[in-house]
Amino acid sequence: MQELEERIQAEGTVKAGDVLKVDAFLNHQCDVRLFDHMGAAWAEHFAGKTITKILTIEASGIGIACCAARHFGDVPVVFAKKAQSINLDGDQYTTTVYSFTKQKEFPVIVSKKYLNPGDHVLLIDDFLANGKALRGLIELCEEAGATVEGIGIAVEKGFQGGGDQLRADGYDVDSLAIVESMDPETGKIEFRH
Ligand SMILES: O=P(O)(O)OC[C@H]1O[C@H](OP(=O)(O)OP(=O)(O)O)[C@H](O)[C@@H]1O
Ligand SMILES: O=c1[nH]c(=O)c2nc[nH]c2[nH]1
Repeated sequence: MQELEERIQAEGTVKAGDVLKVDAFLNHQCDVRLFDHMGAAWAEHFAGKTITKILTIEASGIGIACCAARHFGDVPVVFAKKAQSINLDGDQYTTTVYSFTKQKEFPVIVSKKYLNPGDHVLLIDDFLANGKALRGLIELCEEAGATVEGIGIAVEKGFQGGGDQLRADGYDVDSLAIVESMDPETGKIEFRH
């Protein structure tokens, strides 16, 4: 998606440790017009599929998933929580995921009320790196007996391999920008096309 690539080139910075910082528009300050355009792009890509629910993971996926839902007939958006809470009751699907930016394991929890065997799920997230977050969400869908229809990602770091492993496993992964390489010394960012 050209608009997203241009924003990454203009406003993104490359940090050591394979970190791309795009918090000016994607995952701290949020550009909702861009999010709306991203939702439209995923709706075009997944047009032939029946989607009954969007599933994401807190925190950064939530805003993007909500904007995307407007392009999928206002389907419900469920976000997996990364901490137990007195606000979480009843039976839950749970697993654990290693967080790339926080560098520790988190529980990943969805109430059984909000993920069902009949659901046809689109997974949405801001970043795809090693694929840990998505593998966790897929596991929750498998536990629930829900069908994963596809995966919509804003920024995939292709060189980390998580996306290609998911594609090899048969998942339809639509990443709107795939970073092929990035250099913290020069700041150069190259995209896969
Ligand atoms: O493919 P992976 O290696 O799993 O990396 C991608 C995940 O990393 C980030 O989550 P993180 O927990 O770092 O932070 P967040 O709270 O900003 O969503 C991002 O939002 C994805 O969920
Ligand atoms: O802001 C972010 N930059 C990244 O490079 C990254 N990788 C996973 N999650 C990420 N979030």
